Order: sequence, then structure tokens, then C-alpha cells
Amino acid sequence: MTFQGLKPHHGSSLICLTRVLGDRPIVHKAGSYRKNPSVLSIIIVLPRSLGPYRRRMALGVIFQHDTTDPLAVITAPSPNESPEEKAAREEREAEARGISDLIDEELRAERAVRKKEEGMVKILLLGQGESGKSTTLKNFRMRFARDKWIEERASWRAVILLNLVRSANTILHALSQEMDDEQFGLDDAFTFDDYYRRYRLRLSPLLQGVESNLKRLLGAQPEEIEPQKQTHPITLSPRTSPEFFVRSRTWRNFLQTTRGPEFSGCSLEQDLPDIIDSTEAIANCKDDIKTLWRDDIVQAMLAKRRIRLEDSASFFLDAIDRLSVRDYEPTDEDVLRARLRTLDIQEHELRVDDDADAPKWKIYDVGGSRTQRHAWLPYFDKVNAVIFLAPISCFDERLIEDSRVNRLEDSLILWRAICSSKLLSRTILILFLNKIDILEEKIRDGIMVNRFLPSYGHRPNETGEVVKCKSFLFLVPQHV
Ligand SMILES: Nc1nc2c(ncn2[C@@H]2O[C@H](COP(=O)(O)OP(=O)(O)OP(=O)(O)O)[C@@H](O)[C@H]2O)c(=O)[nH]1
Ligand SMILES: [Mg+2]
Repeated sequence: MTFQGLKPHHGSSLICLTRVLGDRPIVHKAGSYRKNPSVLSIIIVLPRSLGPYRRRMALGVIFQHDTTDPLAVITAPSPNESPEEKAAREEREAEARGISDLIDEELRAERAVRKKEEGMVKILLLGQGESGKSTTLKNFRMRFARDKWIEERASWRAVILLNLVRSANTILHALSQEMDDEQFGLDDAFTFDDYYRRYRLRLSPLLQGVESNLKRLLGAQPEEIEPQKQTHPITLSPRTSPEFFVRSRTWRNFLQTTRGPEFSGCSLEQDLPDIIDSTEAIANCKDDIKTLWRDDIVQAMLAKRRIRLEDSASFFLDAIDRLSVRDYEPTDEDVLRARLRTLDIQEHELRVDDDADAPKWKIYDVGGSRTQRHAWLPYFDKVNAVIFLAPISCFDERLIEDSRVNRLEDSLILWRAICSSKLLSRTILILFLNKIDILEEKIRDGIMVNRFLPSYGHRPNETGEVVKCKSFLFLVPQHV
């Protein structure tokens, strides 16, 4: 009997051999088994963490035949074995040996990863969807992994164009709905003349086509959670069109194909004709998009319908002239602003210190929407610190995945759960109250905080005061 492939000291499995003498069992370690020919039974513990596949494989490996083994009789070939049976048995044994080698290889690789990670500072980014986790990671990478950042920057072009086109389509969609309301004679519907109808007819099919083209190029899939219908008309609605996501593997492949110096400059057209096609389609209708975006009636209609465009919508729509030229190359700020929903766990290593002996940082970025949060837990006992992103501007917004829930409320509940998690009791927690620029815009637009957060009371509707109050909410949990 051989035990190759099972390494109890890795916690992957444990083998015990037991001899029952009277009512006192004697337990031996696997290694001492050969020295105890009186062993009567074998207990094999294959913990759940091994997973069904490796457990099956492990059992296959344990029960290999070994003629020197006193228990070989269990697995010994039959004395009347035919040549066919012998060939089949040898094939099975060879396969088992292959599996054993494979497990050994995996364990060696795991050991190497663990050793490499031992001296690292590990940080987990947490927060609800769209709270800014990936943006924070991008900021770290932009600053501390500059070479890779510059190498990848050009690959964000398709995502940026997609962000732009999706915002334009959201506006057109709202315009269509408002026109339908007008047709149904709803009291508060805006009245549009042919001028607007022509825009809609001209732009809608074109931009839908560009959106599909870019999504196909990126391997994007629609959000698996359909945004819910607006049930709270005073708050900013979740967006009406499903958000897209790109699995990191697909996205990395895309980065791979577009990375490197050959991407920038003249070979771009040859490498990525789809991006050029999309750019030209956008260039052809950019004046129409600009006119609509800057139109006072359209702006009033968006405000009335409480349409929530993406946070970077105005940045990209205002920059449409720059974005829609053939040789457009994304800037640092464009990449920071680009929105790409995170679906699986992304890991990035960087060095924040010039000193080569200083520990490296490993940052984990996770998806923040409700369906993604179950994937956070396995990382809790791995990391030294958690950075929690809590947008300070979201007091009047609702979750995309559940339009009944206010985003500030969700963020507070999440933060409280993180603070009280036993698994994180020895982890450094860092709270980032971000999106202050968006809060400033909302205050400038006259949005009253106490309308959405009654506990704000009669405090002045000013950015500084709101920041103070929100910090209080997050840091003094009993007042939440
Ligand atoms: N104006 C402004 N926009 C921000 C800020 N932080 C993040 N954003 C924008 O917010 C949007 C969402 O940010 P992400 O970093 O993708 O959010 P996330 O938390 O990673 O979201 P998920 O991956 O869905 O969990 C992006 O368009 C960012 O550019 C900020 O401080 N100010
Ligand atoms: Mg993200």
C-alpha cells in the first residue's frame, strides 16, 4: 500500500491507522503504519476543504497496489487475471500514478504561493456596488505600478467608449419614455416637437448598434440582476438599462490582445477595426449627442424623471470631441473614470516602497453588489487590512439590485456588519468616505439632504456639514 499524493502535514488530508485493543484504540500516523503489521483498520479523513474531485483522486491514489504491503491482499490482482484484465489494471495504476504526480505538483505550487505571500501586506477592498473599490485599486496601480498601468491604459478605450454610448442611450431611452407619457396624455409629461423626435429617430438605432458592437468586442455580458422598477419617485432611480459586466478572464484576454506598444499608434486600426468603426460611428453623431446633452429641456426631463446616469457620464459626454477621434488615447483620468463592474475577485500586487526589501502589497478587489458579497468571506482571514468604500454622495440614491433600499442605508448596514465581524476582529479597518465631488455637485444643484435623511434635521445644507454628519453616522454606530 502506498500513500503517495496525500500530504497530511498540509492539512489537505490525514490518514490514521487504528488497532482496537480491548476498548482503547491505538492511533498511528500514516508513516508508522509499515512498522505495525498488527494494524487492523485504516481510517482516512479527507476534510471537506479537499473538494470532491481531489478527494476522489486521493482515494484512488491511496488504494494503489503494493506487493510489499501486508494489506496488499485487499487490492492485489486476482491470481486468475487475464491478459486483458492485467492491461486494464496496469492502465488504472498508471493513471493513478499520474494523478498522484499531479497532486504533488499542485501541492508544490501551493507551497510556493504561500511562501511568496508570507511577507506581503494584504488588503481587501470592500463596499457596495459602484462605491469606488476598483477606482481605488486603479489609483494605487496608477501611482505604484506605473509601468503596467501605462501598458494597459490603451486597452481601456473600448470600455470608455462603451460608457459614453451607454450614457447617450440612457438619455435617448428616457426621452422615448417621456414621449410615450406625452402620447398617453400624462399631466406632467413634457411636450416635445419634431425637433426632438428627429434626434431620437436618427440616434437610437445607430447608438444601439455601437453599444452592441463594443460589448461584443469586450466579451461583455448583461448584468444578471435586472434593475428593479422605480418605486420611490423622489429618489434617484436605479438605471433602467441593465448594467454590463466583463469576467476578469475575458477582460484579461482583451488586455493581452491590446497591450503593448503595437497597440498605440498606427497598428491600432489593423488590430482593432471594431474600435475604429465604433469611434467613427460616434464621431458621426457626436454633434447630435452634444446638442441633446446640453439641451435645457432634456436636462429638465432627466431631473424630473430622476434618471441616474453613471457617475462618470457627464465627464465622458463633455469630452465627446476628444474621445471620438481615430487616434484617441485614454488619459489617466479617463481610465480612472471608466466604469467596469467587477464580477470575480481581482488580485494585484504592487510595491509602494522603493526599498526592494520592503514588503509587497497584494490588493484584492471584489464585486460589491448583493449577489457578489458571499464571495468576500474567504478573504476575511487572509488579509491584514480592509479598506471600506462609503460614497458620501449616495444619500438620495437606491440600489440597482433592490430599488427599495437607500444606498446610504445599505452602506451603513454593511459597514456595521464588517465592524462586528469576528473574522475581522484582528484586521485593520480603514473607512474611505469618497465621492465628495459628487456630493458638492448635488448640494450646488440644491438637493436637500434632510429630504432623504430626516435625522439631518435643520443643519445647513452645506458640503462640510454633510461630511461631518456622515462621518458621525459611520463612526458612532449607536447613532445610526
Ligand atoms: N466623481 C467621482 N466618481 C467616482 C469616485 N470614486 C469612484 N467614482 C466612479 O464611480 C463609478 C463606480 O466605481 P467603481 O470603482 O467601478 O465601483 P466598484 O465599487 O468597484 O463597483 P463594483 O465593481 O460594482 O462593486 C466609476 O465610474 C468611478 O469612476 C469619486 O470619488 N468621485
Ligand atoms: Mg469594481
